[in-house]
Amino acid sequence: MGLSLLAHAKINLTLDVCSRRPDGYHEVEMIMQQIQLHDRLDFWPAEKDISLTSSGLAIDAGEDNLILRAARLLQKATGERKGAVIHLHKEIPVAAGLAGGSTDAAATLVGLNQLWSLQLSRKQLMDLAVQLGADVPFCLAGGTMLARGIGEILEPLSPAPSFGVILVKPPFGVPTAKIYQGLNLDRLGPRPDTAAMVQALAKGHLDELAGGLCNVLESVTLELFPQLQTIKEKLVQTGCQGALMSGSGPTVFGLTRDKQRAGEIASKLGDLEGQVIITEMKRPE
Ligand SMILES: C[C@@](CO)(OP(=O)(O)O)[C@H](O)COP(=O)(O)OP(=O)(O)OC[C@H]1O[C@@H](n2ccc(N)nc2=O)[C@H](O)[C@@H]1O
Ligand SMILES: Nc1ncnc2c1ncn2[C@@H]1O[C@H](COP(=O)(O)OP(=O)(O)O)[C@@H](O)[C@H]1O
Repeated sequence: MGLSLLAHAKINLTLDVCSRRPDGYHEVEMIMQQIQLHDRLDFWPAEKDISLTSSGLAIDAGEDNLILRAARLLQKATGERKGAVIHLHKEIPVAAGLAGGSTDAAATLVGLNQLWSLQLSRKQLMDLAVQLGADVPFCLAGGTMLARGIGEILEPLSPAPSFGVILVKPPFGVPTAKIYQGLNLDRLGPRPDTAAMVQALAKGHLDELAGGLCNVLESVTLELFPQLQTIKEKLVQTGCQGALMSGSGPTVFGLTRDKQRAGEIASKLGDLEGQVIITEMKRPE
């Protein structure tokens, strides 16, 4: 018997960078929110080999794919010798700031833990997750979280109401490492008021949440790609309560009271360079 899992994308409602670590990573403080947009992963048992195929958006399904890296890591950590046939249906734009690869890696850890009856605990899966990438622990945990450390220290926050989200993904990707490297820690520009945003979430106030959106990585990515500023402005002019770049970019999102309103606004956006996706914040199951 096989199994199917949905792997959800994320947006960053705030992103603050506190310091640069000797290993090149950065200490961050960010509010992360899962959204409904998702990939789907199907798993079937196999004798020994692990194979990956894909459909939907184009993706390199070679050994560097985070799904195969997650599978190999799980094998190495447990000594498991069984194989698996894995199929990825890709809907989340790639290299977009939406954690598409990270969420696939997290779903692979969960899926193979089940398929291979490994019975690894949440904590054991979390320890493997951070070895695959800074965003993978959040993708494993899901929901609405305050993330610290390099992103692996997670604190659950009040779940956001199912506000509408319009994503605009320009027709290029952004390498996360390059954006962090470009950051001047002495001149970060506006910093998020994380505590105020935690309060806004607790109250479920869209206006307060939209007013507090802030991502210090915008200072790097928007400088490289000024068209992102134009997209942000267009989203607000057409009726979004607020707009921000997600993660290291280049996707920009706008917030609305619900998904229906997001659809109405999206139809007024007119000519925008990029793919427009209408979705909403994911509510807890
Ligand atoms: C910026 C964020 C915000 O959620 O998301 P994305 O834009 O990638 O979606 C994350 O911090 C990205 O997490 P993730 O994409 O998993 O990072 P990794 O693969 O572990 O790291 C890629 C590179 O980014 C840099 N990096 C990443 C995380 C971090 N806290 N500090 C860093 O300096 C490092 O140079 C690292 O080599
Ligand atoms: N399963 C996967 N889905 C998407 N990207 C992947 C995957 N595996 C590896 N990658 C690679 O990971 C990098 C980051 O992609 P992604 O996770 O989509 O973006 P981001 O880190 O900006 O959220 C890309 O260079 C992509 O080629």
